[in-house]
Amino acid sequence: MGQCYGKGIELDDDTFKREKEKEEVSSKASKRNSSSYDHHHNSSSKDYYYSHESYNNSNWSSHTSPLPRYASSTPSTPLRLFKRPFPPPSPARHIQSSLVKRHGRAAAGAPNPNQGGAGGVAAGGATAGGFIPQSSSVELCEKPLDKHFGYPKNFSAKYELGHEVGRGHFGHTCFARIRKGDLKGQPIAVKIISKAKMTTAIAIEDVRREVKILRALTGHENLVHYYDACEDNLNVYIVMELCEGGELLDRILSRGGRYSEEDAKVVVQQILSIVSFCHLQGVVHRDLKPENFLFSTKDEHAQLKAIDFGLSDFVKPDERLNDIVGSAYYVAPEVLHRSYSMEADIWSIGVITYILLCGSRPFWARTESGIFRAVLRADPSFEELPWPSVSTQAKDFVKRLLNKDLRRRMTASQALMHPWIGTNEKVPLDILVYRLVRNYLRSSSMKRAALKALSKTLMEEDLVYLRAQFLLLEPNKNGRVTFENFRTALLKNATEAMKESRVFEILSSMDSLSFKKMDFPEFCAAAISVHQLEGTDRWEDHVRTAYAFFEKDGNHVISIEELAREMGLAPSVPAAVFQDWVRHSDGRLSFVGFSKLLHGVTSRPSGRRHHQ
Ligand SMILES: Nc1ncnc2c1ncn2[C@@H]1O[C@H](COP(=O)(O)OP(=O)(O)OP(=O)(O)O)[C@@H](O)[C@H]1O
Ligand SMILES: [Ca+2]
Repeated sequence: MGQCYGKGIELDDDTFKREKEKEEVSSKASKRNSSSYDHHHNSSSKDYYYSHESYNNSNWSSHTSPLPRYASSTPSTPLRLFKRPFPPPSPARHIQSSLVKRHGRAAAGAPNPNQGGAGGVAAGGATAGGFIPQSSSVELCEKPLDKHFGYPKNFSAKYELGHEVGRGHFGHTCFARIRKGDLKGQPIAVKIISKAKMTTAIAIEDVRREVKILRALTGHENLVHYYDACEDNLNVYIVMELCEGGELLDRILSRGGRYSEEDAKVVVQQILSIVSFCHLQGVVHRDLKPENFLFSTKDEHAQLKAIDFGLSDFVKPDERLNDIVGSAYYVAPEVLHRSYSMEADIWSIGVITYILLCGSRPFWARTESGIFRAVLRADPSFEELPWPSVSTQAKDFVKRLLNKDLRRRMTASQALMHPWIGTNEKVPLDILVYRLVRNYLRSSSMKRAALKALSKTLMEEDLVYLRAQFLLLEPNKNGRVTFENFRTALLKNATEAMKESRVFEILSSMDSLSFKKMDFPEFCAAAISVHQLEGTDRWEDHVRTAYAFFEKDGNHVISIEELAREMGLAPSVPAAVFQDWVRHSDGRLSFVGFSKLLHGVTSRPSGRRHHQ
């Protein structure tokens, strides 16, 4: 868990290190000590306890509730200048003692046959006595674990190990040199993960996945370069580029707790660049924090590199993850509600940016449950010093990342185009565009007409992003794109990771585009994000103007059955529900109905990993 100390703190190095170590323990314990048998289908023990604590202590939401129950007034987190160096308590209680506490010794010791498979805790299944960690049966039965990774075993022959350069809870990283070949003598870093600490199947799977993701994504300039993975009886060795410039956290501290806006921009742009790349590949990092970004050299302007993909995962199109992992200060609200995807990383970038700009954490409390409460219902303060002297654009940027509604949050590609960052570099392809275009192609002609009307109201600042995305699809000389353009653009960016995250599946429901061509105005209608637009204060104007366009081109008499279908409601829904949605005078869609049509009336999904 990231501990940042802002301006006003005078901590000697030792105090800082001690506090940081404590936090690392709390964060890591939540990671490889977890004991779920199947990471993808079950909740791990750490996730379970982490979340269980948060809900029980905060006492205002339940596991089964998919949506946050926001308090009527949204209190603001007081700005904290990290004067209090102690970290929140660890989320990782030992599973056995917790089980004993909740279910008695016999229950804790006995494997529960009903807990196996995909239908356990993660299915949102509260048992009468509370939640039983899915993994309990797995950890408690003594099944031998297969700790063979299939990596080469000649680590010592290839590399000469040197001093330690960093330490995490389950591994440490050492300086090393390549012994042979063209690169003989080249300094490298080796992350050494002890097999003794891999006490569960999920812990082993975590390491396997960390290597797989690093290997697949390597090549991006803001990602630590992966070279090799080896193993012996004792350890797994991840061989990678040596980053000599230290952690971003240390640089923040050495600058007195915060960055100037100009310098912060340079850092945030690099973070967004690697994260947008990961997201396009279908990889979610899940542990973005200043400790997990290193500078390649000690130089002031050195490149920033993302490290530590130990909590990362592949996410299939439309899949929601449910395990609660990460670091308390950086965790997104929807993670605490166990239904999240890439947007959770964006929230963490919002927290990092907030810290960079003001030197304080946006969500602060002395206890972990207090932090979670703040994340779920407090609005970060932008009133206290130094915020009054921070530019409006910077504040707008942070607010658009720290939006509690994940659908209103910017994507990494969008954030790179936000005027505060104003990147001149090539904009990355945004997977959100694919999702929205696919949804558009699946929707009814009435919904499409509504989206077309709305897209006519877009302003230049919205169009800049859409134009950039359209250009990435390389339209033909008549300015149109087909299915093939979408496919080729994805292929151009494909890495091995896309196989695992099945990114190409998103194309399968776009095949109606094989027979038609889409011009830029239609692309805008398809790729417009209603929810994001709704998050702006100009939404009312947009929707009113759009309704006027819709009246001219798309409004027609609609039956209740048709309306129910349009809104995705069951035919059994009482007609009274639709009363205001249809204009009594002529049976056409009313303004209210039009807004509902744009917005959709279906609620967000809940519970475990599942498809939307
Ligand atoms: N490529 C590298 N070059 C230099 N130092 C590194 C490198 N990779 C990791 N380190 C150092 O080792 C520390 C631990 O690495 P990493 O975060 O990957 O391990 P971890 O066990 O997963 O840690 P954590 O408990 O923080 O999640 C880093 O914070 C950093 O200081
Ligand atoms: Ca780390």
